[in-house]
Formats: sequence, C-alpha cells, structure tokens
Amino acid sequence: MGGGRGRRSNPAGDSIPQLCHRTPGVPIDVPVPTPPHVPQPRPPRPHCCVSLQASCSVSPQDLAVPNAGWSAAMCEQYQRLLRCTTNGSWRRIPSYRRGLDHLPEVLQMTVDPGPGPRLFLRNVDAEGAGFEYAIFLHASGRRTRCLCQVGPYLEGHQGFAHGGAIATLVDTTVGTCALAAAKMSAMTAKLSISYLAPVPLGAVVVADSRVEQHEGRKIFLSCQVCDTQRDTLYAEATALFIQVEDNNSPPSPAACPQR
Ligand SMILES: CCCCC/C=C\C/C=C\C/C=C\C/C=C\CCCC(=O)SCCNC(=O)CCNC(=O)[C@H](O)C(C)(C)COP(=O)(O)OP(=O)(O)OC[C@H]1O[C@@H](n2cnc3c(N)ncnc32)[C@H](O)[C@@H]1OP(=O)(O)O
Repeated sequence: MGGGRGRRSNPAGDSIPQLCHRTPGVPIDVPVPTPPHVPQPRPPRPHCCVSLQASCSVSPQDLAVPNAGWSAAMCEQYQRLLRCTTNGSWRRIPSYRRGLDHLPEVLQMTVDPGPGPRLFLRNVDAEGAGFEYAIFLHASGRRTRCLCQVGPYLEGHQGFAHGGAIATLVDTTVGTCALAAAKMSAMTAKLSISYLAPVPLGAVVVADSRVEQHEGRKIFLSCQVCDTQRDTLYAEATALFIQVEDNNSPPSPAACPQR
C-alpha cells in the first residue's frame, strides 16, 4: 500500500484523506498501521419494510393535483400542461405519498396509509410548504416535464431553495423519465448539476428532462430547470441511470395505472 501517514490509496490510485486515530499512550508521531485494503462486498439494496396490510377503504390519494397551497401561477401552469394531455401527446403521472402506492396491486387493494416510508418529495404534509409538483410524461416515453412550486420548507440560503432540494427535483424528473424509458426499475448512478441561478422560495419552475442515450442497461439523461416563462435557466444537469431487476425499486410509470 502506498501513501503516507494519514492517507491511503484506493484501487483507482486516488489518495484519500484518512481520519487520524489516536490510541491512549501511543506517541502521536508513531504511524498507526492502516489495514490493507480489502474490497468489501456491496451492501444489499435497502428493502422496503412495509408490509401490505389491506385493511380499510382508504385508497392512496393522488397528490399531483391542485390544492390550497398552490399559487395562482402554479395553477395556471398546471392547467396549461393539462391541456397538452387532451390530444395524448403528454400524460400526467399520478403521484402518491409512498413509492409503494404506485404499484398497481396496492392501488387495487386499498391499504391503510399509516406511518411508514414516504417518498422524499412527499414527506411534508402541509400544503404548499414543501415540494408541490406534478410530472407529465411525453407519449414517446423519453421526455418528462415536472411543474414544481418550491415551498418555504426547502430553504437553503435565506429566501432561496436549498441546492439539495433542486437536486431532488432533478433526480425525480430524470428518474421518472428513466423509469419510463427502461420500462422497468432503474436507479441513479450519477447525477451532475450546474446551479446557474438561485431559485427563490415560492417560485414555480419547470424541469424538462429527456433521454439522450440508451445503451443496454445505461440510460443517459439531461435536464434543465427554468422559470415558467423560460427566461431564467436555474440549473442544468446530466444523469446516468442503470436498469435494475430489483422489485423494491420504483416501478416504471408505464406500470402505473391512471385512476
Ligand atoms: C414521481 C412519480 C413517478 C411515477 C413512477 C411510478 C412510480 C415511481 C414511484 C416513485 C418514484 C419516485 C421518484 C422517481 C424515480 C426515481 C428518482 C430517484 C432515484 C434514486 O434516488 S435511486 C437512489 C440513489 N441511487 C442509488 O442508491 C444507487 C446505488 N448504486 C447501485 O445500486 C449500483 O451501483 C447500480 C445499481 C447503480 C449499478 O450496479 P449494478 O451492479 O447493477 O451494475 P454495475 O456496477 O455492473 O454497472 C453497470 C454498468 O454501469 C456503469 N456504471 C455504474 N455506475 C456508474 C457510475 N456511477 N458512473 C459511470 N458508470 C457507471 C458500470 O461501469 C457498468 O458499465 P459497463 O457495463 O460498460 O461495464
């Protein structure tokens, strides 16, 4: 193993800073031996631990529809996008609190929505406080458009959205596009974002994503986040998704029935 004290080399040859361990009684200038690098097996993907319990007649609520927290601008843009669905060129993707709710069999069963995992973008119940959004899928299955109102609980710098919130919006928009293109589960392998202008809290933005290339299991996508007038480009991104066989990953929007 190469590398001096406090650093170790990974198999790719990059030097990685290492935390310096101190053992009581050991002089600090004695090098602490670093264990040889042993490739670790990849941890298993997280499994959804919610058990399906068909109980009462509570069916999951589609949240990609206007509510009292939507601004006039959000409602106006939503209606505009909805008009594009009438000729079949786009379709609105229903959105529920939990990934599980998107599974057709769950929609049929109707389940108790009690406590449990939630989709990250749906973890704030107060209307208008977090992400308010609706995603539309192009008939080609290779483009998505997400209309999103950025709520006050997404603050980073004062008055502006947190970069992680924008990343979440981008990941979800390209992710939905990748799921549609893959017609099976796919996971984000790489996401690269250029933040070009701060997004004011309360702003209504449009994230446009498309598949650039689909090679085997790899889906390369791009995404742009603009204001609704397309005057301001807030962020640009590229992403790589990998198709996976895992049943616990989100299903393709194609498998997501319209209700
Ligand atoms: C919103 C409504 C949607 C409605 C749709 C209906 C239902 C949806 C329900 C909910 C929807 C919610 C949100 C929308 C959807 C998604 C957005 C969120 C997505 C995520 O938030 S997801 C979490 C973050 N994500 C991870 O937690 C992944 C951790 N990771 C892994 O699990 C593995 O790493 C994996 C699986 C990625 C690959 O593993 P693997 O074993 O299957 O494949 P392997 O490693 O062999 O790679 C195969 C080939 O890809 C190349 N490759 C791999 N990685 C690369 C990299 N980073 N850069 C460049 N190339 C790469 C290799 O080089 C090789 O290339 P080659 O074949 O040429 O050698």
